[in-house]
Amino acid sequence: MSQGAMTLGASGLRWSARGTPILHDVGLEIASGETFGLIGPNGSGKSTLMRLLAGVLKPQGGEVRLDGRPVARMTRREVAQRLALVEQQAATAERITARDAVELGRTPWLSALRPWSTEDDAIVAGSLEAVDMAGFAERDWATLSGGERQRVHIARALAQRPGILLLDEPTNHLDIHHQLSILRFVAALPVTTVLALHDLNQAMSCDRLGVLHQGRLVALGRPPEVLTPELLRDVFKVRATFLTDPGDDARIIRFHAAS
Ligand SMILES: Nc1ncnc2c1ncn2[C@@H]1O[C@H](COP(=O)(O)OP(=O)(O)OP(=O)(O)O)[C@@H](O)[C@H]1O
Repeated sequence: MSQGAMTLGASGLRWSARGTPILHDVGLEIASGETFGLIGPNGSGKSTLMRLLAGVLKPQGGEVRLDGRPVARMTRREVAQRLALVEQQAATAERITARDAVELGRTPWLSALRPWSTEDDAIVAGSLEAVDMAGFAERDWATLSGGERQRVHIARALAQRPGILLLDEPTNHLDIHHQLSILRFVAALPVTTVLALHDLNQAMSCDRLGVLHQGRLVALGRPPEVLTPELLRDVFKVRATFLTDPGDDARIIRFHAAS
């Protein structure tokens, strides 16, 4: 079982930690099937927003909606059947294999009336394949490298067959080949995807971008409209020049330290 792509909405989201405001009145409407990039400097609130969108954190103001339904009125199981989150430094119990870790992604779909089946085996195998980890299925989690663990976490989220996939810095730890193949694979999935990214050239290939700065959403739109020299200067504190790849006319940003 799985969900088709779903919409993800948020309005008036507020979050503070020990009296310090971290997110101020964040609102977003992400369309079904969209690949949405969340960018912003260190500490701007990206991971906090991802955790609020996933229902891991409860907002102190505002609400999150999946296909128009408030997450606050859904059970954990209902949310997990619709949305999967891969966190930046996701922890996993040590004494399990890579396959065991991916099998956990099937949990929201299992019940006494719907026990583990060959369909689940096929979904787990396909998810390991998608992240190029099929050859590591029997390996102990503890023996995997940082990039291999990241790919297994992504496979676990894929095995969940969500309508919405939230990936917090999914290319962290990955070599360049796996960065590009995972981004391309995720963009082609028939699901709604939100990616928190640091690489602004990778962010250029998203359908739309949202920019967080000091806990506020300061820009929202298509990548060329958002990633302007002015925004890169004011928010990211860099000077940017724009180049064109002669191979395919794609726009590339080169960054220089602001003087
Ligand atoms: N539980 C907490 N207690 C205190 N401060 C917190 C807590 N959680 C987050 N913060 C602070 O909130 C701000 C936003 O953190 P967050 O992890 O959301 O940023 P980010 O944009 O994901 O950063 P990075 O790019 O460095 O991963 C940071 O200044 C962080 O130190």
